[in-house]
Amino acid sequence: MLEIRQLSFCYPGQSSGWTFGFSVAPGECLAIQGPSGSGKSTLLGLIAGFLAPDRGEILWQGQAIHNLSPWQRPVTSVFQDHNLFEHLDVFTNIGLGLHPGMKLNPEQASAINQGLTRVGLEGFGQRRPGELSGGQRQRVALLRSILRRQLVLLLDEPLTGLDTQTRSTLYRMLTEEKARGVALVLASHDEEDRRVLADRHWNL
Ligand SMILES: Nc1ncnc2c1ncn2[C@@H]1O[C@H](COP(=O)(O)OP(=O)(O)OP(=O)(O)O)[C@@H](O)[C@H]1O
Repeated sequence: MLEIRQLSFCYPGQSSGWTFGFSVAPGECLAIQGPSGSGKSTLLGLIAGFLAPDRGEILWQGQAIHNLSPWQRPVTSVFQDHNLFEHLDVFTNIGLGLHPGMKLNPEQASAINQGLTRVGLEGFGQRRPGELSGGQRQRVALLRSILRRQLVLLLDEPLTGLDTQTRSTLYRMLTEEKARGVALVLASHDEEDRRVLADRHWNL
């Protein structure tokens, strides 16, 4: 269970902030709802560890994780900027998510190639992110997060702008992650994303 307990945060210099509190079970998808600017990305940044809370706790299976570095948390995320290394090719961008020294075993290498095929990017492994469209970059970032096989997956507007067929494939892949016991936290303005993926909603 992912538990967010009385988690408070205020950006430096701002007069007001947020206090968040909810839980997400393994295999469940919680959709975070709220208008633009209400703090959805901020909340995901706190869970990922890119922002430090002023107070409160984040627990996974009863263990506090809010004091851990982002890479020590059982969490992976897809943010709107996709966060790809521009100087590295697609295969390496994904591979580094699986092993920081790119020491991939044959199963991992073949999972990357099969994943690329599945999301419609067969043959794109040697391309750099700068040679991809926005939707292709998005698919690389999503695939990297899915293949990391973490226990908590944070998704910030993950499928915005993708075509219907690609969205269906990614809905299937994300549903498989839920079946594997991954806890998903989804911030999306897209009603279809929430209808297909979310089990519960939490309003900001
Ligand atoms: N680094 C920052 N410093 C100060 N204020 C910030 C910073 N980043 C975001 N904010 C402010 O915090 C508020 C919440 O932003 P956030 O990006 O979390 O909202 P959101 O709900 O994800 O919005 P959207 O749906 O448009 O993506 C906004 O008012 C934003 O201007």
